[in-house]
Amino acid sequence: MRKVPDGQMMRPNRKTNGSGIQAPETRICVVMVGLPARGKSLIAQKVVRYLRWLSVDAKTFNVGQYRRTTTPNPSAEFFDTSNAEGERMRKAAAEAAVTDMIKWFDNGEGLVAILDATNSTKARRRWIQDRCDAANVQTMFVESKCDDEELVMSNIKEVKTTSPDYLGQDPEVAAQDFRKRIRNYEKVYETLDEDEADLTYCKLIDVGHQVIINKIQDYLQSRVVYYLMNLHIKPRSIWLSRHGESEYNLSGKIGGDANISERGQMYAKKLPEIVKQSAGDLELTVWTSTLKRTIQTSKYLPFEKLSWKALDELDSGVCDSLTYAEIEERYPADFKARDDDKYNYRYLGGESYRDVVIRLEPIIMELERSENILIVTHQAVLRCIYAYFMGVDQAKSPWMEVPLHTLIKLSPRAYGTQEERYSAKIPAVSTWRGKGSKAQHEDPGPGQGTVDIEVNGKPTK
Ligand SMILES: O=P(O)(O)OC[C@H]1O[C@@](CO)(OP(=O)(O)O)[C@@H](O)[C@@H]1O
Repeated sequence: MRKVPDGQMMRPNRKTNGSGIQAPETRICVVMVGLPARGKSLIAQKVVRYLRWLSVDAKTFNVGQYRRTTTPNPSAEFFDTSNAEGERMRKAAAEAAVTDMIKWFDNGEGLVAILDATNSTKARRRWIQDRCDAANVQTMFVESKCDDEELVMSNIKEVKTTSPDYLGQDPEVAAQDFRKRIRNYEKVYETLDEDEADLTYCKLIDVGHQVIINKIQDYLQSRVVYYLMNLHIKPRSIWLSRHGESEYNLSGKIGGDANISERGQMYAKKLPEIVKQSAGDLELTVWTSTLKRTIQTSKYLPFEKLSWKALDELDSGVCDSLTYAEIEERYPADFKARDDDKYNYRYLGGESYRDVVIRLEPIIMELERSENILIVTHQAVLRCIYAYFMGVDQAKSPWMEVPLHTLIKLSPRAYGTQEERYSAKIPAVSTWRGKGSKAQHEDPGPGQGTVDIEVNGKPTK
């Protein structure tokens, strides 16, 4: 512990290599395996987002992107293994991706790389394994094997409309070509099996149904496997709301366990109607914190409710129940330290945003496994959950504005998450405080009484 001028203690910043969940020298290449349209890119993207959220530097190397630099719009024939030129170009793309990935590791830029490609033959996997062994990088193969016709079809639909390979093409022609491409891969596809028993792998069958694991070696690998085991990639949404305005929010005090204000009550009463507007007749489950303001806010929702300690607001320790102005006056060095590095700053006797992320990890796992969840929680906790889904980086997430009396609907898709915001138009103080300022709230005045809806930041009316 280091003494600072006003006698306050600085809590050590745990800004080590990541969240401290892995020895820094471990480098892992997660090698995706599987036919096209099996959700590999979605899985790769989710693993990267999850690891970054836990402060493990991770990056995807997509072989398709390397291939596109020489062959931007190939036809299905390009992927026929009897096409020597196609084979040569595809191997060159894989070579370029692996070379860049090893450079990335050697420059100390990260711990986990995801090699996103079909890697559908044993020969190709052996070649990757040898390259990684030589560079002192561990490999973990992750196969998505999926014969669920419906899931494959919805992936084909997604790919033909979003893949740069089919940019500007007639969607039907694109879908036909893509199916042909899949058939070409099927001719040579070899699933991971006993012949490769020396490899570390995790085989996901019909994502979420069956998982086969082999030779998982260390903590970080088992974390990734645990995450993969909880994934399902069916389309669904998650709803998030802060509690209604509290008595503490009104007086500018942080923390505590205050009741909601009169306007907070109005929001609680209106919430069922807004949820209905957004979720229709879906039967939701409501998760709250253990604090009164979230429980009171969810009171009128006609659904099952669960209170989680892990959803309680960031613990502000000795600053609990003070206003930002009082904190600045009593603990000026701490006030400044928090502004300088809000993500890592830990309140004396309390928590940092980094601490909150760690305690939220089981919530994220449970969220990945579940469907139709509405979470009613607090400003800091909501920022952390939002950052996980939207991939917001740590310098920005603690400063995000999350208004009171607003329902947020997040719908994860293959390439990014769609966001809808429903503003209840019930006035509330703003609890957002900008860097360097001690003022917290201003009253935005009376609302219009109707619900305003925004999709991905744009008003719908
Ligand atoms: O990290 P900052 O921006 O201070 O935001 C967290 C603060 O938000 C508050 C409101 O100011 O949360 P809450 O939503 O529970 O009312 C405080 O209790 C909490 O300390």
